[in-house]
Amino acid sequence: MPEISPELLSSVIHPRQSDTHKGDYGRVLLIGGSDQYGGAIIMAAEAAINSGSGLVCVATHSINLGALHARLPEAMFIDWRDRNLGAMIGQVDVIVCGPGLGQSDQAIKLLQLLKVNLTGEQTVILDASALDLIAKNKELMPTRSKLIIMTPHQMEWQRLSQLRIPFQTDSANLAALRALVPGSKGVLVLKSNHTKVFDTDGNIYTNPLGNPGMATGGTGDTLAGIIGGFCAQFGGKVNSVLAAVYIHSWAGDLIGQDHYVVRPTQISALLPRLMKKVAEKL
Ligand SMILES: NC(=O)C1=CN([C@@H]2O[C@H](COP(=O)(O)OP(=O)(O)OC[C@H]3O[C@@H](n4cnc5c(N)ncnc54)[C@H](OP(=O)(O)O)[C@@H]3O)[C@@H](O)[C@H]2O)[C@@H](O)CC1
Ligand SMILES: Nc1ncnc2c1ncn2[C@@H]1O[C@H](COP(=O)(O)OP(=O)(O)O)[C@@H](O)[C@H]1O
Ligand SMILES: [Mg+2]
Repeated sequence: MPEISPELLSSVIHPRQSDTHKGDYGRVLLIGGSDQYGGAIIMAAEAAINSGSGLVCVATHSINLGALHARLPEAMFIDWRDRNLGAMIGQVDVIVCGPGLGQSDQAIKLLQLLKVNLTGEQTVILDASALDLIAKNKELMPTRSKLIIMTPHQMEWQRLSQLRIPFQTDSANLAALRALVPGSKGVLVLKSNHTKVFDTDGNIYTNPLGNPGMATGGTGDTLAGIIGGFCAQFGGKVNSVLAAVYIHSWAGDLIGQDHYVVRPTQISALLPRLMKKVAEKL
């Protein structure tokens, strides 16, 4: 089974051309952040910005507006009850849905809104509460998208796939992934201390990096944001996902060399420098 490699990362991240503007690096909409879990969507948005998305907008509970803009003036905001959200979903390149979304009636409405407004040309990343809601009602799974990426931890995957953690074998995971996204191209990022990535073509990759300092709330939210940023900028494809998984753990390992705990926001802070090193082959 292939390991994700530094060569793969170099094949995805390349130097930026002078004759470009923010529109060339993709628009990401992040949906999540209830009144209880605003930090999750703010961390995901920070990761999307620091991993290079040209434009980032956050659809969240209005209570999170002040914190979002204090932390990330680069991010745009839309109240997740705003009637213009449906139109906005249709206009972006990548949607990250789930970090801190919670499981309220409003969260269910947002998944329904997402499903009906997708164009078929977009990449959708489903994480956390979005996956838990789909586990309870499979009708909420988006069906019109270029690529559907799911990023569960093992318990979220147990709820979604009905595979208990000891029975999450490669073949069972592939079958469950294909069953969840019939007719669509899908990627499963099954997160653990040894994260594996599966795609509906039957490929399986392992992530050789990562450390237990990364076992901090928000590390997965940050990964969802990086996947969003990479898909927006480098294209909605499996290699963009693999590169995001790799750089997230590489950053975590660099921080972990001299920090007992790896804060997710430190991972985000390191990304622009690591991407520069890779792009310039430094
Ligand atoms: N700052 C914020 O706003 C943050 C908000 N967040 C938001 O909180 C919401 C709930 O998400 P969640 O992940 O915290 O809870 P849940 O889905 O119940 O999972 C925990 C259960 O699963 C089990 N478990 C087994 N294997 C596991 C594994 N490999 N990795 C992890 N867990 C594993 C685990 O087992 P135990 O710890 O009991 O041994 C436990 O029983 C969601 O919207 C999320 O985005 C977070 O992002 C954090 C930062
Ligand atoms: N012991 C560990 N070794 C390596 N990576 C870890 C370890 N514990 C957690 N991680 C990584 O941290 C992230 C945790 O994701 P998740 O549970 O969704 O966090 P959260 O929802 O709190 O943001 C995953 O990317 C996982 O691979
Ligand atoms: Mg999570």
